Amino acid sequence: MNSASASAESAAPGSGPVVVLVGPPGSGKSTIAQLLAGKLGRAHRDTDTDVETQAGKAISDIFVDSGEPAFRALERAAIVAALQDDGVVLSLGGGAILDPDTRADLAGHNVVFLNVTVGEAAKRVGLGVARPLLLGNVRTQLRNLLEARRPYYEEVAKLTVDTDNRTPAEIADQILEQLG
Ligand SMILES: Nc1ncnc2c1ncn2[C@@H]1O[C@H](COP(=O)(O)OP(=O)(O)O)[C@@H](O)[C@H]1O
Ligand SMILES: O=C(O)C1=C[C@@H](OP(=O)(O)O)[C@@H](O)[C@H](O)C1
Ligand SMILES: [Mg+2]
Repeated sequence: MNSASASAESAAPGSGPVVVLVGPPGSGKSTIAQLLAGKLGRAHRDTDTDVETQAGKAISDIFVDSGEPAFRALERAAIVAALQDDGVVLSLGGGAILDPDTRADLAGHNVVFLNVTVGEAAKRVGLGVARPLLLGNVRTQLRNLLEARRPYYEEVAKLTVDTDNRTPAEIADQILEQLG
């Protein structure tokens, strides 16, 4: 079985993550990846966490101290490493798909796009500083991000799942059902 036909429940050696979650901030990538990993008895890996570990500081501090390009370079390195980690359930950061090399690397993986409306994502992320790109008017920033990125999420995804008005458990079950 090659990586393109690997199911969410099996992990052939060398096939990388069993599932990769993409989508805008607040779509639930980190939450649902953790839940899916539990259901599948697999490890959860999140590239934002890997970046924070590597840098020794929070993402918001990386943005303030070094700027977005420095964050994107760390993020890209974290993605290259994580895509070689067999059998994990992987959640990416919302902007990961902006990099054309990452989009190319995602080809053949079980990529799921968690879709969310602007209003619902704004409610979920709140007004905290943890997501520096959303500072200011959260709804406007989210609308702009979604408009610019939607084609990329759709390009890399094998499966799109709507998340509004649904619990993380319902979303995880749909992913398992549809990815087999
Ligand atoms: N389906 C859902 N319904 C309601 N709240 C959710 C849902 N999925 C995630 N959340 C909540 O939204 C917030 C953002 O979730 P998170 O997993 O960090 O999203 P992402 O990684 O896509 O930015 C968290 O507080 C989480 O508990
Ligand atoms: O959308 C983005 O560009 C970002 C999303 C964040 O991850 P989440 O999507 O998990 O919030 C994090 O990677 C960083 O703040 C940048
Ligand atoms: Mg996340």
